[in-house]
Amino acid sequence: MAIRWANFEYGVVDTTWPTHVEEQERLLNCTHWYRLQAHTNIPNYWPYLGAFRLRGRLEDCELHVFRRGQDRIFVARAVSDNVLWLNVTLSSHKEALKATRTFAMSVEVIGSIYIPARAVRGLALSDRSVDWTEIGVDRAEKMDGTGLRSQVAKEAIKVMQKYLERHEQFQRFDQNSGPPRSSPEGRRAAAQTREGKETKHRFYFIPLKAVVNDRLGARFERKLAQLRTHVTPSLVTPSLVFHGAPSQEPQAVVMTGRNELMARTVRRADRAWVALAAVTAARESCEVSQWLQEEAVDQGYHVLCISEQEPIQLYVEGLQSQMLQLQGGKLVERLEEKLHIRRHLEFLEEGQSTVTQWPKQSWAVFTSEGERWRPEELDELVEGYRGVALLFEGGVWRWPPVRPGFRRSVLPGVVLETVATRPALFSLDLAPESGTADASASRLLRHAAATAERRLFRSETESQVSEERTSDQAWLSYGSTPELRELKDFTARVLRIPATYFEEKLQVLRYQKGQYYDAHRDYWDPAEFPYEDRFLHANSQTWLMRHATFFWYLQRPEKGGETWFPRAHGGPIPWDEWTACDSRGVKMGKDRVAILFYSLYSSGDVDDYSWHCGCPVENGTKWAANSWVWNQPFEPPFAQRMPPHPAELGDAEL
Ligand SMILES: O=C(O)CCC(=O)C(=O)O
Ligand SMILES: [Fe+2]
Repeated sequence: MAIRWANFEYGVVDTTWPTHVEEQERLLNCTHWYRLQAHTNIPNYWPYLGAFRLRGRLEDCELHVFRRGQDRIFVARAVSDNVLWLNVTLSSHKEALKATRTFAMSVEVIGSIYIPARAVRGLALSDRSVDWTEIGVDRAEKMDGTGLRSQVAKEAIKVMQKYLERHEQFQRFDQNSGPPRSSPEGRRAAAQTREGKETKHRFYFIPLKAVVNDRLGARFERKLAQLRTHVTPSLVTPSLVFHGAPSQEPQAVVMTGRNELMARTVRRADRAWVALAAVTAARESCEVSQWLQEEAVDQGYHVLCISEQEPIQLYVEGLQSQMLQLQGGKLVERLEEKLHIRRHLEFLEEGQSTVTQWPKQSWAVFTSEGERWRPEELDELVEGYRGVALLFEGGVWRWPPVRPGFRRSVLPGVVLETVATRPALFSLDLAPESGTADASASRLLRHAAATAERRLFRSETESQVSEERTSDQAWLSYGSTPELRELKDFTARVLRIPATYFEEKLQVLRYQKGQYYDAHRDYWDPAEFPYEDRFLHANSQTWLMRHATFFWYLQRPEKGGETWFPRAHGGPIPWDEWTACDSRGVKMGKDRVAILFYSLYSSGDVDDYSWHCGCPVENGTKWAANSWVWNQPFEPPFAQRMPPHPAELGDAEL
């Protein structure tokens, strides 16, 4: 959907509600009369601008801004058929988003961005080298409509480049004076500063996607990519924001849509600053299809669509057929009620009727970009989010397998391809044409094999040499070399699980002719090991288990040595045929450099379909390595137990 920027004027008339009755009536009788109400009772307000596209036509209504007490009510006239500029002065980002939502009930907001205008002004004032008024209105007016758009574009690009080059400066500025502490951003920023972590910016700017020529286009693509590493990527869309100029009027405003570039004139600058935002065609609703499951192959996995159209949609178990609308009340409570999220996992002891119960860490919601939200933060964060979110009852990210053959690009040049949905089994595809991912993976893997070779010893299972597993192995601490650190970081990024969840060592395996590893699972089945301590995290006192295995093939043998998943696609356990490596299920390790499979479902329960075996090597030597990832971090912050349910509290008191 391309946005049409029609001619428009921009301006905010800072007036009061008209006193003439006729005037009021005229406004109220406008065929489309939209109202945005915002509260600005926090003195340290945080001004935002928003851009909206309207669904209907706004006719005959003037642009008005008026005030009543502490509230500011904005009535805006569409400046074209379908574009409306709205200048909103609000107390916080959250307020701005809330207001947008209210507004969105009557108009279709196809995208909006919020620029902390105070920061923009600060930048402009503190950074003289950026000439904010580089494009003067005279030139712009002359150029506009006279076929000289590319000239304007070039000018705009110059300004943008300078602006983006000073992105770092912008960040520093933001960190010093940042959002008000009273705002969610402010609190978060303050907390992060306390932890000594980099501030994550919730606001963002969108660089010009140059369309003048390919060279400049590519340059802006790079800037865009850079920008995405600084802010939550979903917030950056390849459109444009521009152009701010303090206390200068009139000014030129240059905008691009996806493939067009235009110059416009701003007639009246608002107050001391102006920052304008352009919107691109935005998602009209969520793109859920790549997150849904075709069959109920996972447990404790749910998909949320948070869109402008209330209410939030919940796809229970990630199934299209189980879509519910969440209406009213606190989202946390609505989710817990609809999903009956368990606070314990239960297992039957082998050969007994005794059930063991394990307290579970809290569930969590993740944005489709992998940002983790705890239930306590949910209601607040949802306000500022549009798009798909995933709820994992076990509190850890798990790539939904969708269907066999499904390919998902998880990092540039890195694709996870679904091999089976039961168990969730993927192969890693590094695009050779991307060069870097492929080359660096081979370099890292060669390093791992060479380092391991000097430290090999006979593999053990449960700390004992056994005939179940006849390979040699070495444990390599990820911290011991830069390459291993890099390998761990890469794996963490692919899995979207923090590096603190990784077993601290990489296990490198060498299988020579005849060596194998019987079919097994990478988790410890509580039914087999019914002693408690090892399944409880020492700090969080909740269920601790291996969550995923990322298995690297460092060197393939000439024959044999595949990894066999006998139960893939739902088959039975191959009792007493632990190394059969026959046509049941699937065999991996023949081509790709790595595989990923999950030992736990999204609920935290163990997945008994994840049985696998290192097939006997028939010829040559096989080198491989396990990156094991747990369901909880080994370093703080540790996972949390959910706040007790009122019913549980009741029981405890009895
Ligand atoms: O060698 C293989 O292919 C599988 C090894 C394995 O499953 C393990 O080390 O846990
Ligand atoms: Fe294994």
